[in-house]
Amino acid sequence: MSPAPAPRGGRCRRTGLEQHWAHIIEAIGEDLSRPGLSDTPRRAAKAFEFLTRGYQQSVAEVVNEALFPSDSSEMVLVQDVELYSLCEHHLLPFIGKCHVAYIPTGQVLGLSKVARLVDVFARRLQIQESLTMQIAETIMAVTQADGVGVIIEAQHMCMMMRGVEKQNSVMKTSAMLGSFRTEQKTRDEFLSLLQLRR
Ligand SMILES: Nc1nc2c(ncn2[C@@H]2O[C@H](COP(=O)(O)OP(=O)(O)OP(=O)(O)O)[C@@H](O)[C@H]2O)c(=O)[nH]1
Ligand SMILES: [Zn+2]
Repeated sequence: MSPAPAPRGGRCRRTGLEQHWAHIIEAIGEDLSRPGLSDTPRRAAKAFEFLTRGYQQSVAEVVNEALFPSDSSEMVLVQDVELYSLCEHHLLPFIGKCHVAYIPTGQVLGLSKVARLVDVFARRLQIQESLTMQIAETIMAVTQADGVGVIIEAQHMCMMMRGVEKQNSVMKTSAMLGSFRTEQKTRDEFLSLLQLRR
């Protein structure tokens, strides 16, 4: 379901990243010894480690058993979860919002864990379609829900800062599982709840 974790961890990973950033800075023709840049490989390595920290996380550790018994079988929607990811083609950010809904079957997931699970997968190299599906499949597996719907709306820096240079296009992707796929009324409820805020 999720991409394999990075093979290297800890100090080895950080040192490798630092060396590579130093090479990249030199390769673009910059002077690594000038004061403004001398500490940049270390900072960039630290930043990149943060931006890809999803590879170091597991779903079980993030959920931390925060599943609570509930009689409700009504839709739970967590809307407008901020999303920061990196496109796997250009290593440039894509930024937007993720909306996650599910129908519980006896247990609900701790609210913050929904947002944390979004980050587990967003903080990796991704394309938006796979990210959307990975989040949906994980929420389904963790909650044993009757159905899950995930929508991501995002803008891709690789389309804005370079390439085709379109500033206003938004990519919208959805993943509908279980009753969200089979029941029109469930999908309609999800979409109408989302539209309340528009
Ligand atoms: N489907 C999808 N495509 C993406 C995503 N992020 C980036 N891309 C696209 O990946 C494609 C890579 O195309 P290539 O022709 O190999 O690369 P490129 O020469 O840099 O392409 P341009 O961006 O058109 O300049 C581009 O069309 C990007 O817009 C994503 O999340 N989903
Ligand atoms: Zn890209």
